[in-house]
Amino acid sequence: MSTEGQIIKCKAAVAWEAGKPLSIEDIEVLPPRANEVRIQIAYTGVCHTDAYTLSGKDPEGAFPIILGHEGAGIVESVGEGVTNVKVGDHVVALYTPECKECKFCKSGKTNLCGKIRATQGRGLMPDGTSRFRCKGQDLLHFMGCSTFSQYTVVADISVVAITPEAPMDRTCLLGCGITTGYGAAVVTANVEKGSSVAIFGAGCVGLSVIQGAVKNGAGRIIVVDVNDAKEEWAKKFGATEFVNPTKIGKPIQDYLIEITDGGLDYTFDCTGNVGVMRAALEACHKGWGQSIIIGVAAAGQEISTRPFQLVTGRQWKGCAFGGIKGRSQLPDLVDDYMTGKLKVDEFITHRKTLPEINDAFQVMHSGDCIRCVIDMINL
Ligand SMILES: NC(=O)C1=CN([C@@H]2O[C@H](COP(=O)(O)OP(=O)(O)OC[C@H]3O[C@@H](n4cnc5c(N)ncnc54)[C@H](OP(=O)(O)O)[C@@H]3O)[C@@H](O)[C@H]2O)C=CC1
Ligand SMILES: N[C@@H](CCC(=O)N[C@@H](CSC=O)C(=O)NCC(=O)O)C(=O)O
Ligand SMILES: [Zn+2]
Ligand SMILES: [Zn+2]
Repeated sequence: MSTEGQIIKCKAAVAWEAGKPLSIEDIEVLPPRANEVRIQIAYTGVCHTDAYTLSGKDPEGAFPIILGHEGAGIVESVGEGVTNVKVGDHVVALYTPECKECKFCKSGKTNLCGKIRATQGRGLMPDGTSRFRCKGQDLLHFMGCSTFSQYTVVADISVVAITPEAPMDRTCLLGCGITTGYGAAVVTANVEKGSSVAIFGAGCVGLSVIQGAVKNGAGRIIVVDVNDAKEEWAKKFGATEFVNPTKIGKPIQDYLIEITDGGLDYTFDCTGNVGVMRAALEACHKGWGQSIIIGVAAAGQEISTRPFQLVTGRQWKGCAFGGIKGRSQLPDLVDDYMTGKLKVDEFITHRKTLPEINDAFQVMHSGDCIRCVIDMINL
């Protein structure tokens, strides 16, 4: 029986306030309005950015909210004017939308899209309202996705259809972590063949940077992580060297400059630690080294270095979603996964069901979790 046009009652993990566990609630999901899409979420990953916002450290974090932004599912219904997806399509939600008509989308210089960023940042749909209700109150949306609900509503520019052949319990991870790291190496830095790369932090994002660096033919790929257990992970993805910065007896940037005859061509911060960001910039080669910030730092944190570092030719950059344009480029990444050119399965270390979602947040901090995938349908 079709649920089109009706309010759907389903389960969702609700964050009622910062720093508290998520609560599994019965919620109501309103039908999609014009240029909106309602999706039955099948699987979602849990990203460190979900934990960051839940912790209360996100300046844009507001509550109560339905978190989650790494999800795949099936289109249940569409609002008036939606042409890019249809009922039954298998889709991935996009926290970086792509309208293809704003000045950002048309610039050819960025994957950021300006069309709905203001309302998205306030946890609302583009018309300034919410599609979620629970216990008589509205719940906020998160990053334009809210994938910790069995049903969600997103803007049509925040969703992309992918091949139905692809398993959604894997492709959900292309909604954030894997695409972010891979894109940072392949699109944002566009690492050149033979170049030297250092990656700080070997979680899902850092391992994905390795994967992008390998794809582009980098020479040395040095991974820096405080957790020795990450050496095996880094090597499995193609790192050529591993360094634990707590075991070298000197600042990591000095060590890296020594072992690379003056510094790296490219460095990537995948930790969100502003001290690490500084080290990553200062580990770059004079004259041309580029450092790409991917990690998300807490409210109030600032980066610093001697301006001389930039005067002498190092460049500090950053990217969201790796610089990847979701609607234009994500289907190709899914195809690369399907043809064995992009690793995805290898990132999944844990699986949980929606009622177990707080355990997923626990394991994420355990040091042995790369990604935990949540089954949103089979409870
Ligand atoms: N810009 C964007 O679009 C996106 C940004 N992010 C952000 O990227 C960051 C990484 O995400 P993710 O890979 O999931 O995170 P993880 O926590 O899985 O990975 C981070 C790794 O860095 C290690 N680490 C911590 N401190 C240091 C240090 N001082 N030096 C070297 N390594 C260190 C951690 O070790 P240990 O295990 O011991 O903690 C861990 O292995 C997060 O800040 C996340 O919010 C994520 C997705 C998209
Ligand atoms: N809301 C935070 C910033 C959080 C942030 O940087 N988010 C990234 C994606 S992280 C994904 O896991 C992002 O897309 N940034 C670009 C954007 O437009 O939000 C804050 O206010 O500091
Ligand atoms: Zn994320
Ligand atoms: Zn746009």
